[in-house]
Amino acid sequence: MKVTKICCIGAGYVGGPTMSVIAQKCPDIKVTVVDINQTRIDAWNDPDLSNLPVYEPGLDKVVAEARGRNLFFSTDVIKAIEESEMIFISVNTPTKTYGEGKGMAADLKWVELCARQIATASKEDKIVVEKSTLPVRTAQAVKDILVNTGNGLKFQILSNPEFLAEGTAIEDLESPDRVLIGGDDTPEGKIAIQALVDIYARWVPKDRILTTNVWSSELSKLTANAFLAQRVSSINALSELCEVTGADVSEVAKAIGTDSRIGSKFLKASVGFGGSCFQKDILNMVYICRSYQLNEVADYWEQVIKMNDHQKARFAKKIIKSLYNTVSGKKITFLGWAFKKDTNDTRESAAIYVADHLLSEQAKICVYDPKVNQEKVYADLEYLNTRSSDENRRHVKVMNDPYEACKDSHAIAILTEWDEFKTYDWEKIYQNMLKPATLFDGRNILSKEEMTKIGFRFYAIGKP
Ligand SMILES: NC(=O)C1=CN([C@@H]2O[C@H](COP(=O)(O)OP(=O)(O)OC[C@H]3O[C@@H](n4cnc5c(N)ncnc54)[C@H](O)[C@@H]3O)[C@@H](O)[C@H]2O)C=CC1
Ligand SMILES: O=C(O)[C@H]1O[C@H](OP(=O)(O)OP(=O)(O)OC[C@H]2O[C@@H](n3ccc(=O)[nH]c3=O)[C@H](O)[C@@H]2O)[C@H](O)[C@@H](O)[C@@H]1O
Repeated sequence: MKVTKICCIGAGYVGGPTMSVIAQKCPDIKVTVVDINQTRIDAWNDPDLSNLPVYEPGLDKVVAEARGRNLFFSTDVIKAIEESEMIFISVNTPTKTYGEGKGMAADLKWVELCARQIATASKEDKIVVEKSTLPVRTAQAVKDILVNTGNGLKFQILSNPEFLAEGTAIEDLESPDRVLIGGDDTPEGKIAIQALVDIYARWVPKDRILTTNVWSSELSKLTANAFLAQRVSSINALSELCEVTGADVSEVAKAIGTDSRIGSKFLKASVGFGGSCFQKDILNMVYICRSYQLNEVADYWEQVIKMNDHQKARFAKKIIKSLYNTVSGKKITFLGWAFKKDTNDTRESAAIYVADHLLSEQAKICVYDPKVNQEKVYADLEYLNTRSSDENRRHVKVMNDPYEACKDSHAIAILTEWDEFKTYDWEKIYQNMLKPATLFDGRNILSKEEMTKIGFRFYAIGKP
């Protein structure tokens, strides 16, 4: 079966870049990305590519090549479903904030809505592809809705989780370690799997396209994120031990990472992992384990999250302790607000939690991030609901110039590892700060030797 028209519901951090790359690689396939958020769609259609709603290195070039040719962004969900043979669901699946499973389970209301929209709008058989990260066995629910509310049509459900990391999305999509496709082991299921394999095979080597049953595919996505996050929590746990023993966490990471069985990636100690997925997916896995009464398994994975919360709190406490046990009224500058470099995404960023902790101690915070705007910073703090919006706005300032942001501050904290921070004139920054001037490097990107030579009091994660 050759697919010529596909659509994707959800034009976010996954739907946008993923479909842009598919459209770029398959000029003969019409790709329509739809979303209910008009502002987001307008931004995807903005002639000025610096206004795309997602910042990803290289994304502008891909969009420039395919948009208007075979890549379209629209809010007409029904029309896109109607005319496509294959429909990707790439909507948000955040942690539930209400009811049963609050704070743990994935909220599937947007996925369910998609399934209902597909059922209503379809006039022919369709292949439905789960691109969103979903709890294992969600495909069953999607199928149930489609079969029971559809017009007697046949739907094949595939699971095709996305493994891209933000900041490197285009690289990851162009050259993935693997593409995973789960489907039914029936003749119709095999045809659907093959149709999707054929799309990826245009640019991904065949041996990197793995096919499995639907449940293995759904569970592998949660597992991959759990393993990655576990490595970060493991090295962060060791960073605290390094600080009290005189060991250096970067040296330890290198020493263990050169063992090919351990590997060198994802061993960077930090102020804590953030992002929209690690925490949400592990919590979801913990919830699933508990629902099967696998309490020991649930506890084991939950510890990854507890360690991460501890690491963020530990960093905030270190700042307070070093500033003579009080930050009340003191200006502390945050360099970086995004959850990692090369993205404008701030979801679950460690910076939000460190700021919240310091604000509760009456600090004044000044933020500079190359890609995050003022309203996003305020929205992130408001979402926590710790204090009024007015109070957040009074005590937090967001600046567009890093040197201005650092001026007259008692301390600087690096929360994101943006490359530009490494090339700043640190001598100049030091001169304009209150003394003693303290620098808290939450990403281990600066040299202690150089910074202390300038005059800074310097603290890094997991360093003696
Ligand atoms: N952000 C990431 O790096 C990765 C995310 N994922 C998963 O991909 C999924 C999507 O994540 P993001 O793209 O980050 O989320 P996002 O929040 O950036 O985008 C989701 C979009 O779906 C739209 N939407 C929701 N319901 C809709 C409906 N019924 N019809 C039309 N549009 C609708 C929203 O308006 C939003 O723009 C999640 O399940 C996530 O876990 C997977 C791999 C990587
Ligand atoms: O499902 C998802 O959403 C995605 O989640 C992660 O991608 P992402 O969250 O975009 O970014 P990562 O590079 O994994 O970083 C996550 C967090 O861990 C932190 N981290 C990462 C690596 C490390 O060594 N140390 C460390 O503190 C980062 O700074 C960041 O805050 C996974 O890497 C992707 O494979 C997956 O598709």
